[in-house]
This record gives sequence, structure tokens and C-alpha cells, in this order.
Amino acid sequence: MIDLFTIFSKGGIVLWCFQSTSNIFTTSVNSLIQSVILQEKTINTFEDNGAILQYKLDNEFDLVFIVAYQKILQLSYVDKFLSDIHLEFRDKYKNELSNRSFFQNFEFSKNYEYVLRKSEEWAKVQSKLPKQMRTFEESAKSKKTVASMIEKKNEDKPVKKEKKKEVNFVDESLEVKELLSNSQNGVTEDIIAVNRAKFAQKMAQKKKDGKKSPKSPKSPTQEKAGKKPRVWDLGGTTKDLQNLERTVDRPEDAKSHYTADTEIVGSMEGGIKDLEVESSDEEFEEEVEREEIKKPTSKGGMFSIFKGLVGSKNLTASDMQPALEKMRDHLIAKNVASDIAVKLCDSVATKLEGKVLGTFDSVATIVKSTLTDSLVQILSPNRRVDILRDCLESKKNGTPYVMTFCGVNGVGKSTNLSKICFWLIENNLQVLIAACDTFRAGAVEQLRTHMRHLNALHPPERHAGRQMVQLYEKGYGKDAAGIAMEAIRYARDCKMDVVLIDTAGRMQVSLLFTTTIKTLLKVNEPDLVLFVGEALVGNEAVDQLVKFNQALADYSSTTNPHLIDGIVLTKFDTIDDKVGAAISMTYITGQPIVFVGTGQTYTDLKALNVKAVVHSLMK
Ligand SMILES: Nc1nc2c(ncn2[C@@H]2O[C@H](COP(=O)(O)OP(=O)(O)OP(=O)(O)O)[C@@H](O)[C@H]2O)c(=O)[nH]1
Repeated sequence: MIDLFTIFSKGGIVLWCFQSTSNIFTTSVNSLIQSVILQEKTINTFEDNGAILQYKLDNEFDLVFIVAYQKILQLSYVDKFLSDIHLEFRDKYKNELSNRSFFQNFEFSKNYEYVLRKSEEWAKVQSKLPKQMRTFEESAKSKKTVASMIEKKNEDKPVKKEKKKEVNFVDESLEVKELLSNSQNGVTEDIIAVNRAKFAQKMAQKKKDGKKSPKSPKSPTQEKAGKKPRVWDLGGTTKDLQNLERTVDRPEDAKSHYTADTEIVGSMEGGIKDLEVESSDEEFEEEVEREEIKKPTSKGGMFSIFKGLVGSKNLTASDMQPALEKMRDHLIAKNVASDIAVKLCDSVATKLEGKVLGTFDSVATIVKSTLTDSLVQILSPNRRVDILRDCLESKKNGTPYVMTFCGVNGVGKSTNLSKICFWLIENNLQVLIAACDTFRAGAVEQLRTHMRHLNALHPPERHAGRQMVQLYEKGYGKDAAGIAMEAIRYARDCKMDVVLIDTAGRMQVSLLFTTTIKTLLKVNEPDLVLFVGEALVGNEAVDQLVKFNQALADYSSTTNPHLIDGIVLTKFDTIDDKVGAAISMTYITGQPIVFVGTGQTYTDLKALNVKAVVHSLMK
């Protein structure tokens, strides 16, 4: 009997769930997600706490299907069930899935019962069948060709070996887990360098030993005898574990030199500079008008789509319909999320309805100013976020100013956190970075590297002997909320000015999200919660943001939950004029874009310039 079956998107939205017992599987599902799915392991059966969990991924629609049942039951139909239920769900909801409409009610109970019953019947029939001999094609022998039998020198062992590793993984100590996940996720350069050095040292030692004792070389026949263990490149042994564990700083690391690009020092003093505008507003207005006058018949230009709306009658909704549709498409092409583009067009329509229009020029001007007004209104913050002022205020009160950075993996959380850190230390504020991404291998090391670079740029000599950036970390697998709490306490005790909390990017997995970010925010009550999102994505970013804010509201036990206070919009340099994500994100949250990431160096941090965004959007 299946105890739990759940379907959720890789973005963490639970689409459908069935649970037949009161057993709580949250921890087991979290473990499966953390140590198998997110690590992209190839096993599809996972054992935890007396339960077996099996899963199937749908990479086209980014879905995860999970089944959990008691180990003792030994269900033989789960593979088949997972394949069938996967197809059933896809078939039934292909339109919704294609549109990524994950927030609706998926009525799937009947289909679930049907597929489950069929799978159980299938298993019964199978168990009664006499065991059939495998055909030659099914046998392993048929797969053997001469070529397949030639073992290549650097080829990996077959999957069987890998599996063994996975099984052991469950019982390994935390350090071993980390080591394995490092080796699978791409070890940091530091670790590779250490490993190489160790290997070279070992080889040199061996050579030395060989020379000392003339007896040691064995006869060729002796060497050939017995099966030799395979030596993996950079494999090392358990003795190397101590050296490979890099979450704790070592004296020799601290001594390493960082060549600081001192040219940038001093360039971020004061407030954050605005994004550059391509041309001023007046120039832009003239440009639009000039363009329309010059090319009255051309199809190009945002406002030429309103060309048809000329005449002395009152404008009606149906007059505007075709033009508004074109405007909506234009906004979507600029990465504005589709429903927000629709709402913007509606607001323009409402403002224009009933207006009497004269010449073509006046139409362009009216539409432009109407749309501009709406966009400026969306992008202009309801309240002022002045971080420098707030930090100084906290400092006066003897408490550190705490900022938490949330967002999915790879959007640039750590990089932009470090840029913000650079800006703060440029303004003589001492910063403690709390490494609370205790999931992703390498996350702590990444922050440590930034800390060293930043301290090299702003050495203690420049700041009355104070080390401007410190890292508070407790390695991996630990409770993020607890680490944040200790970090804040540490910062308070040491009279540090600001705490920047880096969180795990696993919020797309809602189960994990609820137990980490929620607790972290609840326990630590940061002054500012910043959502880090990429400018690259349109609807996807909105999805993440909606889910994030919803989860903060849903899972908060207080009546006044701490939602997102602001947005860090990253990778703005990579989007050309597709600036729609800025509009969508602010529209959804009503919160300002506090920082814009415009590149990969510490100085690539800007403040949002509403004019620049609106200008790009209407190009
Ligand atoms: N072009 C550009 N690249 C950026 C920007 N911000 C971050 N990146 C790059 O994006 C990549 C991911 O950045 P990280 O800071 O590692 O992302 P993260 O969100 O911390 O990732 P996880 O720790 O895995 O959650 C890196 O290669 C960064 O250099 C930006 O503003 N512009």
C-alpha cells in the first residue's frame, strides 16, 4: 500500500498529493530531495527511516512524482505505477502544464485510484506467472560485443559500482557526504589543487622510499598476481578527508595572498549610483515624435500601433482593441509576464476610453504618457529604502542591521551579496556574512573567497585595525536558522555593523522551504528581506516570487508575517532591452528593486533608474 504520493513542480509548487496514513514523510521527502534529486543522482529508490521512496522526473514540464511506502511491504509495482501515473497526469493536464499554470486545482483523485488499481492488478498477475526464461535479446550476453569487452583505461566502472557508492552514501558521516557531493558537483578549485599537491607528494614519497630500500621492488610475476584495486584519478583515501574538509579555515589558507584590484577602492563610496539612461526623457519624447512623423507609414516603433486611432470621435474599448493587443505583445516580447502585460494594457485602455483624439501625433503622445505613467507608478517605490541610513541608525542603537538574501539557486545570490558587502565596507561599515546555505556544496567556500578578496581590498590598516568582513559559518547540513541566530548574536557582541545572511537556494522545494527560510525569518526577524531574482526570466521569475511571498505568508504563525521588503535584480547586463522582469517583480510584490546587478565585479551594482527601464521597455 502506498502511503504517500505527491506531484510537485521543480519550482516547489505541490500540484497534487495523496496521503493514506498519518505518518509524516516530510523529513524523508526532504532527504530524498536534498541528497538524491538535487544532487542529480541516478538512483530512483531511496531508503529513509523504514520507508522506501521512489521518484520520477518529468523534465519537459519540470515535475517530480514521489511515492513513499513502508519498506516491509516490498511493493513490486511501484516502477510501473510511477510510469503510468506520470503519463496519465501529463495527458490529462498537458495544456495547463505547457502554460505553466501550476496554481490551479488539479482534480486527479479518480485517475490516481484507477492507475493504482491497475498497477496492483498487474502485480498480482505477474506474481502468478511462472518465471519466464529471458530471451537472448534481454540477456546481458546479447549486449556484449567485442568492442564492449575492451576496457578502456580511463573509463568509469559500470553503473553497478556507482550504485554501491550511493547506498553507502546514506550511512556516511557528514564529512563523507560532503566529499561525495563535492566530487559530483564539481569540486572547487581549491580542493583540486590540494588533492593534486597531495597526490604529487605521495608519488614523490613513494619514489624516495623505493630508492631507499633495494628490496622493495617486487618481481614482475609478484606484481601481476591477484586483482588490483582500481585507482581513481584524484580519488584519495579516507586519510585525505581531513584535508578535503574545507569549511573550517586553516592557517595556510588565511596566509594566501589575494591580488586586490585596488583601482576600484573608493568608487562605491556614498549611495549606489543609478543605472545609466540611454537618453533623457525629453530627448526620448522628441525621438518618439520624430520617428512617427518621419515614418508615418512604417510599422516599426511602439506607438505606430496606435496610428489607426485617429479621428474626432470618442475612443471606445473596441476601437483600441487591436492596438492594445499589439502593445501587449510588445510588452511580453520585452519579458513582461503575460498577465501583467494584460493588466497594463487594460489600465491604458481605461485611461484612454472616452478621450477625443485629433491627429496621429496626439495619439502617440497620449498613449506614451499614459503607459509611462502606469510604468513609473509601478516601478516607483511606495517607501524609501535607504540602507546606509538604516545601518547607521542601527549602529547608533548598538544592534547590527540584518539583511537576508533569498532566491533560487544560481540567480547570483552570493555574488550580489558580496557586491553589497563591498559597497557597505566602502562606506566604512563592518560586515559579518552568515553562511546559511548549508545545502549547496561549495557555498561556504565561495563566501570565504569573497571575504578574503574584500578584506584584501579593504585591509584593516585602512580601517583602524578592524577586519572589515568576517564570515560566520558552521559547515554543511546544519540548521540555517540557528546559524543565523548565532551570527547575529556574534555581530552584536563584537559590535559589528551589518549582518548579511546568505540562504540556501532550495526554496523551490516547498517542504524544505517551510522548514528553513520560514524559521530563519521568524527566529531572527531581519531588518530587510531581499529576494534575489534574475532579470533574464519573465514569467518564471514571477512564479518564483509569487510562491516565495505566498509561502512566507502561509507558513508564518504571526498575523503580520515578514514578506519580501525588496528585490535584487541580477544579470541586468545580459538582457539588452528585455527589461520586463523589473516591471513584473515590482508589480507582484509592490516592493522596490533595491539593487540591480550589472556584471560580475564588485562595482557592478546599481540602483534602479525608472526612466532607463521605461525607456528600454518602450523602444
Ligand atoms: N552577467 C552577470 N552575471 C552575474 C551577475 N550576478 C551573478 N552573476 C553570475 O551568476 C552566476 C551564479 O552566481 P552565484 O552568486 O553563484 O549564484 P547563487 O544564487 O549564489 O547560487 P547558489 O549558491 O547555487 O544558490 C555566477 O557565475 C555569477 O558570476 C550579474 O549581475 N551579471
